[in-house]
Amino acid sequence: MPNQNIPPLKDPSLFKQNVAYVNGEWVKAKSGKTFEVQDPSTGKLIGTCPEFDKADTDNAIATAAAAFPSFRQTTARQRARMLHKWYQLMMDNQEDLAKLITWENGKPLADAKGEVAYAAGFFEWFSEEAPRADGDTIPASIPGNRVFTIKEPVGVCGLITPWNFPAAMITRKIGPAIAAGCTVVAKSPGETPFTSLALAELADRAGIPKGVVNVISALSNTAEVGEALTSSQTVRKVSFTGSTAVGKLLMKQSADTLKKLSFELGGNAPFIVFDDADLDIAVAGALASKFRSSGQTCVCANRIYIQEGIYDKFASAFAEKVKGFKVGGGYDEGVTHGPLIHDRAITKVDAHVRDAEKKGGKVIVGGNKMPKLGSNFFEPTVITGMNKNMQLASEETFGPVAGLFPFETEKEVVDMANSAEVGLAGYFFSRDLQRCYRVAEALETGMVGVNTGLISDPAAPFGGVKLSGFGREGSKYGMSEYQITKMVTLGGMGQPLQGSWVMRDIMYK
Ligand SMILES: NC(=O)c1ccc[n+]([C@@H]2O[C@H](COP(=O)([O-])OP(=O)(O)OC[C@H]3O[C@@H](n4cnc5c(N)ncnc54)[C@H](O)[C@@H]3O)[C@@H](O)[C@H]2O)c1
Ligand SMILES: O=CCCC(=O)O
Repeated sequence: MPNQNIPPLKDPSLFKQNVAYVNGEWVKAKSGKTFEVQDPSTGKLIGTCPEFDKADTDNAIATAAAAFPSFRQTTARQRARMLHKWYQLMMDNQEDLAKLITWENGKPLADAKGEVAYAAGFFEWFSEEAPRADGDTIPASIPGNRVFTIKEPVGVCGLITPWNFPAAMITRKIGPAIAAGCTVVAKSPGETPFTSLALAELADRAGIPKGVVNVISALSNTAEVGEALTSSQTVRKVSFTGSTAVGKLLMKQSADTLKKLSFELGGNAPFIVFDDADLDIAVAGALASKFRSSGQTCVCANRIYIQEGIYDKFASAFAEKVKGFKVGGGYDEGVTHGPLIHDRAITKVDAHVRDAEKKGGKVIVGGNKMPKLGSNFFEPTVITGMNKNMQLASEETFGPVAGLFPFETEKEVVDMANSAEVGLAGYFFSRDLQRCYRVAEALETGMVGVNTGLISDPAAPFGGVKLSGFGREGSKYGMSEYQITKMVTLGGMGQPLQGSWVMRDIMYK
């Protein structure tokens, strides 16, 4: 069992227990109910959080609605400064925030620090985007008219995020929402609520006005809170990151109020290495893409396709590196990979490995649970001889299992890559420039990494196609998810209209 006593925070007031953040105040659930949060490394209790229900959620929505009219009137420059201050506070408290992430999510402290910088990067990026919310001036087709557009905030937003990036998934939504002038109710993940609460404390210190950012929590009542957010007429936008199954449910629930929606859903990323790839770069890319956060990211390589001419060399170089990983508690020195989030994740990963073995796959590294470390640990695993009948070929594993599928031709591998119902990220490695263009264009995914396994960047548009959802986060596109493009037509600027008022006469004068 790892030694998992959280090193003391420099600023203990960042650890908020049994409270949520509504209207600039720390509040409990009206029912007084709470839920427990456990450290995934040890199973030990971290603390408790309020179990919000529909009434609590409605109250948070009303708070966000009350704050909206004045917040939308702030200037873009004022909002930019608030976001920049929040960014700076995150970086000033990087160490403490990272300790909280490691405690509740399990990822190694160095990775958690990286996540804080990535997460804060969304505030920095959108602080810079806020003042650039330009509209257009459009030449009118109707004589005497002038047409222009203005960007307005969509209104109150409901944000729902998962546990795998306790800081970055929430800042990637709150950043553009605030930049656009929206107010938000963010439902933190039940497994990792404490990082979100620390961010709320920093929002307070950054001077974000009361009611603009509300962070609520629920575990058993998650579906009830989700329904309150999606069915509310007041909430005009819902942004969700999580599984495709829950995304579909939230979309149905949002139908009656016709909300603006963004869905960042599940992935099953193809990772392709062609014979002409640089082997070292491909191996490094596969390690980064497959094993980041112990395989628990939506953009992790899931199906690793290796062309036959390079298969054996790739498999042995890759396996050697994986053998060098050190699994353990996230605070322990030298640990490269932490636990999975819970026992359901372990069960799924184990099932995928056993299924692959049964169908002819050969486990060349790992392959087993690690009960000596704790019930949520699984060995980083490499399997060769994968084929399309195995579960791992069609389901997202969300764990540290790398299955290597052989292939012969470019066409064959592109077809296999595109056979998935989802289309979030795809990766490939090649030194042939024409192939790089061809395959990047052929892959049915929202994002493509060419000769790299790391594509996440606040400056880059993140999002999927097919059952991976729609909408883009980060980048210059991220803010439009929280804006309305309002068109204004100003008439009477030229000669008065002559003749009949029939549309075709007006249009073609
Ligand atoms: N595309 C992305 O950016 C992205 C990022 C991270 C994770 N994911 C996906 O998320 C999945 C893993 O996370 P998970 O298993 O925790 O997903 P999940 O869908 O079960 O949960 C995600 C979040 O939704 C909440 N939730 C669950 N049911 C809900 C409901 N009925 N109403 C409202 N909220 C509800 C959970 O509390 C959690 O906060 C994977 O499929 C992964 O690919 C996608
Ligand atoms: O897990 C999904 C998000 C991963 C990322 O932003 O890199």
